[in-house]
Amino acid sequence: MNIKKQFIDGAWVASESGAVREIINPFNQEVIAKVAESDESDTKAAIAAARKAFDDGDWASTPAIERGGLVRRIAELIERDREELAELESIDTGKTVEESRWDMDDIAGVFRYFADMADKDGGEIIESPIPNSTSRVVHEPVGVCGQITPWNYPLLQASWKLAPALAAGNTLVMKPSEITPLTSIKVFELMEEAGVPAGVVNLVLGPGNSVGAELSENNDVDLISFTGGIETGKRIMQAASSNVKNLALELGGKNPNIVFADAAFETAVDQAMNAVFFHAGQICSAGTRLIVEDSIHDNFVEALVERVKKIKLGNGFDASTQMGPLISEDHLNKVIQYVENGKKEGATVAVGGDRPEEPELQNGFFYLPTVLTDCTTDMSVVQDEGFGPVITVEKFSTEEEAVRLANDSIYGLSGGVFTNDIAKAERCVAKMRMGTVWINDVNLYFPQAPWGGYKQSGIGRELGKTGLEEYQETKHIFQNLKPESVNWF
Ligand SMILES: NC(=O)c1ccc[n+]([C@@H]2O[C@H](COP(=O)([O-])OP(=O)(O)OC[C@H]3O[C@@H](n4cnc5c(N)ncnc54)[C@H](O)[C@@H]3O)[C@@H](O)[C@H]2O)c1
Ligand SMILES: C[N+](C)(C)CC=O
Repeated sequence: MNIKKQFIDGAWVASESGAVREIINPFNQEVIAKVAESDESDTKAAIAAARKAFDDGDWASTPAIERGGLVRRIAELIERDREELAELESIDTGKTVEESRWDMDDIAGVFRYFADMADKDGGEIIESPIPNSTSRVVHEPVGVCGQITPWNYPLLQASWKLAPALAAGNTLVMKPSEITPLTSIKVFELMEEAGVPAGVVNLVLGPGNSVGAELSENNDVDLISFTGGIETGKRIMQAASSNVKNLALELGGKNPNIVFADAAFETAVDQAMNAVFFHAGQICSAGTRLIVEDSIHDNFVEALVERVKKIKLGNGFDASTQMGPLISEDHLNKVIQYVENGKKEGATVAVGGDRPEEPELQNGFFYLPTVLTDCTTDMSVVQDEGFGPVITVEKFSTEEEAVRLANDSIYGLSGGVFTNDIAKAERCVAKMRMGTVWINDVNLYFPQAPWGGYKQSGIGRELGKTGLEEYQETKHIFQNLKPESVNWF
């Protein structure tokens, strides 16, 4: 098996230590790849390459239309290799290939969106209050960007960082999750093929506590953009204070989904499932907190449980599979413990709550799709991000109570409201403290709309025009058109 390498200063290189990591298929625990394991010294080399490319290279001053053209070329190459990328993502994460194909289409769309945006910003003229002067604002690249991504949507989360950083003229060092690096490696091959200049994009492959920590602390990095868990986000925020880096954090969520009695019943049941069970619930915006009006609660739970029982678990490469495994044994154990805690606190397992019994699933990190009822806001299963295929169900009796429950969280990433009363939906949305709220839908995101969290779900917004602005500094340029001495001193 070839060992996949890091990409530093335009070359594929082994790690300085020679260390190698095995990458595991979560469906059957087979070794699917071996990759170089970077450490701090590799990371420093990658940062130095990005620094040199930014300070001494031409990338930042390349006309924006050319940078956009190159980002568009990357989109075309992703579209060309869509199937290979989708299969790599599925074998690495366990998600169904069909889900990975959607991801690849989204990802190409993200590169196209930022390619189109690259040359649309001509700055801004300010009406100067000073006579005989001009005042204008221009946007410039931030500099060297450190980018750290999680394992659940490896290439999608990478694309939200790579495309705007390049379009805005930055150089970068990316560190994907050490357990799911395969599609990131492939996309760096595509960026090389597209002709991105040496040193502009660099890839290091290794664990968070060495490689990620170096990226977050190193004083030659100007911006750190992180997607991952809240505790890691806090550590990165502290490390980034070393040189007051620009900081973008996309953290976790514990996302409420309010269902009113007047909602379209079957649609709301169907969407409650879509909210959670894609990628076995390993989605930051999964609607894992169902909040149902008490008059329909029992019927709703009954209908939900009947459908959840039918979800087909299996290999993401089988067309009949609806839900794959969790990412790792470690994560499976966390989900098991999370449900056990809920049971101890008084939650009732309406369906699931265990590992599946089928012999063909025993080598994978599978957990049954699970519905927990009799839940209340004070329970850890309602407050903590379980990041598994588990829905908790709470009841409410008034609109005010529904919103109060939904907001009772340290998180504020996303939420949903199901009702046929649009005025009621809008009243709820206005009070829900979340970065994205869906009315009669779940889990939708697209390149044109900003994405990010209120409260402890993060800082900043990816995607949309804010996604580009995160990678830009703002400069005010004032010009005196009639310079003359002031003679104050
Ligand atoms: N808000 C969003 O858009 C979004 C999207 C996807 C995932 N997430 C969140 O990501 C989490 C799941 O991903 P995960 O388990 O990979 O998260 P994680 O925080 O464990 O790891 C994320 C990345 O951070 C690195 N890392 C770990 N310790 C580090 C350190 N001390 N310094 C620097 N980097 C370090 C990891 O190696 C990995 O690359 C969930 O909480 C999920 O909600 C959020
Ligand atoms: C942001 N999203 C929904 C694509 C992935 C979250 O884990």
